Amino acid sequence: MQAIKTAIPDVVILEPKVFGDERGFFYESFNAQRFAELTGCQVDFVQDNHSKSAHGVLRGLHYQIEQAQGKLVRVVAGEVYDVAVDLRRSSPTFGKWVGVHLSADNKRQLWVPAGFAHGFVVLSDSAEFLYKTTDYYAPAHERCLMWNDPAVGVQWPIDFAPQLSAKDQVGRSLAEADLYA
Ligand SMILES: Cc1cn([C@H]2C[C@H](O)[C@@H](COP(=O)(O)OP(=O)(O)O[C@H]3O[C@H](C)C(=O)[C@H](O)[C@H]3O)O2)c(=O)[nH]c1=O
Repeated sequence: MQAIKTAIPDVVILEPKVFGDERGFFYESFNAQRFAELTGCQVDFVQDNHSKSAHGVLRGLHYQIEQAQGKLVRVVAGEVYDVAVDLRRSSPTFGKWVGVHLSADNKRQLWVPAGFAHGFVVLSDSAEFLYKTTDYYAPAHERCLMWNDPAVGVQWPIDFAPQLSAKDQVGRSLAEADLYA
Protein backbone atom coordinates (compact mmCIF):
# COMPACT_ATOMS: atom_id res chain seq x y z
CA MET A 1 0.00 0.00 0.00
CA GLN A 2 1.33 3.46 -0.90
CA ALA A 3 0.00 6.95 -0.24
CA ILE A 4 -0.59 9.63 -2.86
CA LYS A 5 -0.90 13.21 -1.62
CA THR A 6 -3.80 15.44 -2.64
CA ALA A 7 -4.20 19.22 -2.63
CA ILE A 8 -5.54 18.93 0.93
CA PRO A 9 -2.79 17.44 3.12
CA ASP A 10 -5.17 15.52 5.43
CA VAL A 11 -6.96 13.83 2.52
CA VAL A 12 -4.87 10.92 1.23
CA ILE A 13 -5.24 8.50 -1.68
CA LEU A 14 -4.20 4.95 -0.74
CA GLU A 15 -3.09 2.59 -3.49
CA PRO A 16 -2.82 -1.08 -2.51
CA LYS A 17 -0.17 -3.53 -3.69
CA VAL A 18 -2.05 -5.99 -5.86
CA PHE A 19 -0.77 -9.58 -6.25
CA GLY A 20 -1.98 -10.98 -9.54
CA ASP A 21 -1.59 -14.51 -10.78
CA GLU A 22 -3.27 -16.94 -13.15
CA ARG A 23 -6.16 -17.31 -10.64
CA GLY A 24 -6.90 -13.59 -10.39
CA PHE A 25 -5.65 -11.14 -7.72
CA PHE A 26 -5.18 -10.61 -3.98
CA TYR A 27 -4.59 -7.43 -2.03
CA GLU A 28 -4.88 -6.26 1.55
CA SER A 29 -7.77 -3.77 1.40
CA PHE A 30 -7.08 -2.62 4.97
CA ASN A 31 -4.10 -2.94 7.32
CA ALA A 32 -4.33 -0.87 10.52
CA GLN A 33 -0.58 -0.50 10.98
CA ARG A 34 0.02 0.51 7.36
CA PHE A 35 -2.97 2.87 7.44
CA ALA A 36 -1.54 4.64 10.52
CA GLU A 37 1.91 4.90 8.89
CA LEU A 38 0.52 6.32 5.64
CA THR A 39 -2.09 8.72 7.04
CA GLY A 40 -0.56 9.61 10.40
CA CYS A 41 -3.95 8.80 11.93
CA GLN A 42 -4.64 6.31 14.69
CA VAL A 43 -8.29 5.46 14.17
CA ASP A 44 -10.74 2.78 15.21
CA PHE A 45 -13.30 2.07 12.52
CA VAL A 46 -16.66 1.11 14.00
CA GLN A 47 -18.88 0.69 10.95
CA ASP A 48 -18.62 -0.75 7.44
CA ASN A 49 -21.04 0.55 4.81
CA HIS A 50 -21.88 -0.74 1.33
CA SER A 51 -24.03 1.06 -1.23
CA LYS A 52 -24.87 0.34 -4.86
CA SER A 53 -25.89 3.12 -7.21
CA ALA A 54 -26.85 3.41 -10.86
CA HIS A 55 -25.11 5.61 -13.43
CA GLY A 56 -25.53 9.32 -12.73
CA VAL A 57 -26.49 8.93 -9.07
CA LEU A 58 -24.81 11.51 -6.84
CA ARG A 59 -24.78 10.79 -3.09
CA GLY A 60 -23.67 13.77 -1.03
CA LEU A 61 -22.22 15.94 0.05
CA HIS A 62 -22.77 14.51 3.53
CA TYR A 63 -21.28 14.93 6.99
CA GLN A 64 -22.27 14.60 10.64
CA ILE A 65 -21.82 17.86 12.58
CA GLU A 66 -21.62 15.87 15.81
CA GLN A 67 -20.08 12.42 15.89
CA ALA A 68 -18.10 13.51 12.83
CA GLN A 69 -17.01 10.49 10.79
CA GLY A 70 -13.66 9.81 9.23
CA LYS A 71 -14.26 7.66 6.11
CA LEU A 72 -12.03 5.24 4.25
CA VAL A 73 -13.81 4.74 0.94
CA ARG A 74 -13.34 2.43 -2.05
CA VAL A 75 -15.17 1.06 -5.08
CA VAL A 76 -15.40 -2.69 -5.78
CA ALA A 77 -17.54 -2.51 -8.93
CA GLY A 78 -17.67 0.27 -11.50
CA GLU A 79 -16.26 3.78 -11.16
CA VAL A 80 -17.14 6.95 -9.23
CA TYR A 81 -15.77 10.45 -8.90
CA ASP A 82 -15.30 10.91 -5.17
CA VAL A 83 -15.19 14.34 -3.54
CA ALA A 84 -14.24 15.72 -0.12
CA VAL A 85 -14.82 19.34 0.96
CA ASP A 86 -12.99 20.85 3.94
CA LEU A 87 -15.56 22.26 6.41
CA ARG A 88 -13.11 23.04 9.22
CA ARG A 89 -13.26 26.83 9.72
CA SER A 90 -9.77 26.86 11.24
CA SER A 91 -8.24 24.92 8.35
CA PRO A 92 -5.97 26.65 5.84
CA THR A 93 -7.86 24.68 3.19
CA PHE A 94 -11.34 25.59 4.50
CA GLY A 95 -13.86 25.47 1.66
CA LYS A 96 -11.44 23.71 -0.66
CA TRP A 97 -12.27 20.40 -2.31
CA VAL A 98 -10.45 17.41 -3.77
CA GLY A 99 -11.80 14.85 -6.22
CA VAL A 100 -10.48 11.46 -7.30
CA HIS A 101 -11.60 8.68 -9.61
CA LEU A 102 -12.10 5.50 -7.58
CA SER A 103 -12.81 2.29 -9.46
CA ALA A 104 -12.77 -1.49 -9.24
CA ASP A 105 -9.93 -1.30 -11.77
CA ASN A 106 -7.64 1.20 -10.04
CA LYS A 107 -8.49 -0.17 -6.55
CA ARG A 108 -7.64 3.23 -5.10
CA GLN A 109 -9.07 4.28 -1.73
CA LEU A 110 -9.56 7.76 -0.29
CA TRP A 111 -9.08 8.64 3.38
CA VAL A 112 -11.47 11.46 4.28
CA PRO A 113 -10.89 12.55 7.89
CA ALA A 114 -13.61 13.90 10.18
CA GLY A 115 -14.29 17.55 9.31
CA PHE A 116 -15.13 17.04 5.65
CA ALA A 117 -18.30 16.76 3.60
CA HIS A 118 -18.13 13.71 1.35
CA GLY A 119 -19.92 12.44 -1.72
CA PHE A 120 -19.55 10.82 -5.11
CA VAL A 121 -21.15 10.57 -8.52
CA VAL A 122 -21.36 7.28 -10.42
CA LEU A 123 -19.64 7.30 -13.83
CA SER A 124 -20.12 3.63 -14.79
CA ASP A 125 -23.39 1.78 -15.46
CA SER A 126 -23.49 1.12 -11.73
CA ALA A 127 -21.04 1.21 -8.83
CA GLU A 128 -20.67 -0.57 -5.52
CA PHE A 129 -19.17 1.66 -2.85
CA LEU A 130 -17.69 0.32 0.38
CA TYR A 131 -16.40 2.39 3.27
CA LYS A 132 -15.35 2.28 6.88
CA THR A 133 -16.33 5.02 9.33
CA THR A 134 -14.75 6.14 12.59
CA ASP A 135 -18.07 6.89 14.28
CA TYR A 136 -21.58 5.52 14.13
CA TYR A 137 -24.40 6.78 11.95
CA ALA A 138 -26.19 9.59 13.78
CA PRO A 139 -29.10 10.81 11.61
CA ALA A 140 -29.94 13.67 13.98
CA HIS A 141 -26.50 15.10 13.30
CA GLU A 142 -26.48 14.46 9.55
CA ARG A 143 -26.02 17.52 7.32
CA CYS A 144 -25.94 17.95 3.56
CA LEU A 145 -23.79 20.47 1.68
CA MET A 146 -25.24 21.25 -1.73
CA TRP A 147 -23.32 19.39 -4.43
CA ASN A 148 -23.05 22.36 -6.80
CA ASP A 149 -22.39 25.41 -4.67
CA PRO A 150 -20.44 27.87 -6.87
CA ALA A 151 -18.63 29.02 -3.73
CA VAL A 152 -17.06 25.57 -3.48
CA GLY A 153 -16.88 24.98 -7.23
CA VAL A 154 -16.57 21.18 -7.40
CA GLN A 155 -15.74 20.27 -11.00
CA TRP A 156 -17.86 17.12 -11.30
CA PRO A 157 -16.88 15.25 -14.51
CA ILE A 158 -20.47 14.99 -15.73
CA ASP A 159 -22.42 16.82 -18.43
CA PHE A 160 -25.86 15.86 -17.11
CA ALA A 161 -27.98 16.60 -14.05
CA PRO A 162 -27.24 13.89 -11.48
CA GLN A 163 -29.90 11.78 -9.78
CA LEU A 164 -30.23 13.06 -6.19
CA SER A 165 -32.18 11.88 -3.15
CA ALA A 166 -34.83 14.28 -1.83
CA LYS A 167 -32.45 15.15 0.99
CA ASP A 168 -29.61 15.94 -1.41
CA GLN A 169 -31.84 18.15 -3.54
CA VAL A 170 -32.01 20.64 -0.66
CA GLY A 171 -28.41 20.72 0.47
CA ARG A 172 -27.15 23.90 2.11
CA SER A 173 -24.64 26.27 0.59
CA LEU A 174 -21.26 26.67 2.27
CA ALA A 175 -22.39 30.08 3.55
CA GLU A 176 -25.41 28.52 5.29
CA ALA A 177 -23.92 25.18 6.32
CA ASP A 178 -23.12 24.11 9.87
CA LEU A 179 -19.33 24.02 10.08
CA TYR A 180 -16.63 22.50 12.24
CA ALA A 181 -14.36 24.58 14.48
C1 LIG B 1 -25.44 6.49 5.93
C2 LIG B 1 -26.37 5.50 6.57
C3 LIG B 1 -27.67 5.35 6.13
N1 LIG B 1 -28.49 4.44 6.74
C4 LIG B 1 -29.85 4.30 6.21
C5 LIG B 1 -30.68 5.57 6.26
C6 LIG B 1 -31.56 5.47 5.04
O1 LIG B 1 -32.76 4.77 5.35
C7 LIG B 1 -30.76 4.62 4.05
C8 LIG B 1 -30.08 5.45 2.97
O2 LIG B 1 -29.41 6.51 3.63
P1 LIG B 1 -28.83 7.71 2.78
O3 LIG B 1 -29.79 8.08 1.69
O4 LIG B 1 -28.40 8.78 3.75
O5 LIG B 1 -27.54 7.03 2.12
P2 LIG B 1 -26.40 7.81 1.32
O6 LIG B 1 -26.99 8.90 0.48
O7 LIG B 1 -25.58 6.77 0.68
O8 LIG B 1 -25.54 8.49 2.47
C9 LIG B 1 -24.13 8.40 2.49
O9 LIG B 1 -23.69 9.22 1.44
C10 LIG B 1 -22.37 9.69 1.44
C11 LIG B 1 -21.60 8.97 0.37
C12 LIG B 1 -21.64 9.65 2.71
O10 LIG B 1 -20.45 9.98 2.75
C13 LIG B 1 -22.29 9.21 3.95
O11 LIG B 1 -21.58 8.08 4.42
C14 LIG B 1 -23.71 8.87 3.87
O12 LIG B 1 -24.44 10.03 4.22
O13 LIG B 1 -29.76 3.96 4.84
C15 LIG B 1 -28.08 3.65 7.79
O14 LIG B 1 -28.84 2.83 8.32
N2 LIG B 1 -26.78 3.81 8.24
C16 LIG B 1 -25.91 4.69 7.67
O15 LIG B 1 -24.74 4.77 8.12
